[in-house]
Amino acid sequence: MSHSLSLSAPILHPRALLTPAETREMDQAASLNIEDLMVNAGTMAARIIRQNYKPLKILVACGPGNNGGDGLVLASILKNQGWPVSVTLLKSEPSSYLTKKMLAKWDDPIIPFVPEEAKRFDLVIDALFGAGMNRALPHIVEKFLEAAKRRIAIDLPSGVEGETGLFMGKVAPCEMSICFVRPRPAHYLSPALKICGKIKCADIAMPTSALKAVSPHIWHNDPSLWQLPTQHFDDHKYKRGVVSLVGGKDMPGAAHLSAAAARRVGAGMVRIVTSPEEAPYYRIGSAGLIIDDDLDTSLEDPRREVWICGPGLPHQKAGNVLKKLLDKRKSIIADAGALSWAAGDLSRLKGVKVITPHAGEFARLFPLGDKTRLKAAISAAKELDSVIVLKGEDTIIAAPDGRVAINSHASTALATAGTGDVLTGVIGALLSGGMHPWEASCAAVWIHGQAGQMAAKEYGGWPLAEDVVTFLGKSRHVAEQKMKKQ
Ligand SMILES: NC(=O)C1=CN([C@@H]2O[C@H](COP(=O)(O)OP(=O)(O)OC[C@H]3O[C@@H](n4cnc5c(N)ncnc54)[C@H](OP(=O)(O)O)[C@@H]3O)[C@@H](O)[C@H]2O)[C@H](O)CC1
Ligand SMILES: [K+]
Repeated sequence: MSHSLSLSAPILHPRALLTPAETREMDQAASLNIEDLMVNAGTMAARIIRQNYKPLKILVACGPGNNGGDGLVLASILKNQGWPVSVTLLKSEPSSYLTKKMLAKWDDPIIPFVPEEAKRFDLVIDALFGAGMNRALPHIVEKFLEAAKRRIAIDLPSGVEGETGLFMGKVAPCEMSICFVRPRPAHYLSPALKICGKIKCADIAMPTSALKAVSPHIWHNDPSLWQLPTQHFDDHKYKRGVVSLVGGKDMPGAAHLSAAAARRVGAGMVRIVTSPEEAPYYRIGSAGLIIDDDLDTSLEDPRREVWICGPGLPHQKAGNVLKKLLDKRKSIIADAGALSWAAGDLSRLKGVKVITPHAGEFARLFPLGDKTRLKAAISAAKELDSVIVLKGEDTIIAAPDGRVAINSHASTALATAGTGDVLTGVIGALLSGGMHPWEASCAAVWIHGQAGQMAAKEYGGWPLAEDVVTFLGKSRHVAEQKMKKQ
């Protein structure tokens, strides 16, 4: 088992995401350089705007804190370069001393902070609130930003809570969010991910000592987070990994999809266990798939460590199977029927390695209460002591040790029945290849997303779950190429 990422990584991983609290810790550690950092932030934001836009009439809306200071620096730079730039202030007297200092350098008239003014400009830069936003968005800010024709955010669109991606008021969509050092979880979490626009993250020369002061626990899912097993000259089917599934009577398609996915993504052997009555029907499947007709005998084989339990199984049957698998201490991925069986009694899942609920299944297992999806997934992983793959447009992969990856590498084309079974099969294959459950789950979600994108391209945006399966090998290859480039 390999861990390529640890909570105590000595430097900030390129895919780490920083919460507002972690940003504050980092800023405190860099307090001697904070003015330079603000100048760098404003300079980099101005550079990104120049790279992406032709001169246009810009209004920079500055808040009372350092987010506003970044805005004032970028306004001065663009103005010095001949761009038609104006500044408006939410509060005439900023609360941050640095922002006051940057304001003192701005000698053009200040535009009144009213929606009518926002309307007059081609583009409004939202430098109102960033990491320091701590309560609901004032009504006047909502009205002002809503009135703008186009918007760019510095750090985050004002009103977006940086850790959870929730809205603290009516938030207007931006076409770009320019952030510094590392993005925030909110940039990739629903609902914020839909309104952040293009995410541009700038290096602001944060001192190494400050980078070392934070220990992030959230990452943007990407091949730099995990290490896929490579092919070796002495590989054989058992070394590559064996995946076993239990297939039921009414929905054999689900087990077939999981099995096909596990085979296509590289498992050495995949076997579906069913009953003597059903086995003949299952055998009319792919030639390379092995069908067994007795669970108890199959469980005795020590080479069959990884088991998928749930796809296509009614909940009572899934429960009976799960009990046996847990008894034999198998490495289990529980999905679908197995999750329904445990609804209301989480102890039934104790001992599984990975669960893959969608939002509805998750809510039946772990009542959300006032927790956000992110926090709920983190605490669920700790409570169950298993990896939680909370599926959605922003799939969250949480480990019991507190590590979390957020996946945005997916496609709306995956929103069809059967793609969940495909994902479960991919996790099974990677787990059987020797990966750590969290890394296997992160890699599987990414490879599944990549295959979804490739299948969508091939089939005009409307692929079937079966089409996603056919792209899994190529998609794994894309991940391997990306891993090599790191
Ligand atoms: N490391 C980095 O990435 C750097 C980022 N920089 C920029 O700094 C901001 C964070 O600056 P900070 O001053 O901590 O916070 P904000 O500018 O977001 O806002 C704080 C002020 O806003 C008031 N506030 C907060 N919420 C509201 C609200 N809903 N309504 C009204 N006022 C609000 C808050 O007031 P208090 O009453 O709570 O004190 C503050 O006055 C980061 O986002 C980056 O843009 C640095 O420039 C460089 C390093
Ligand atoms: K902002």
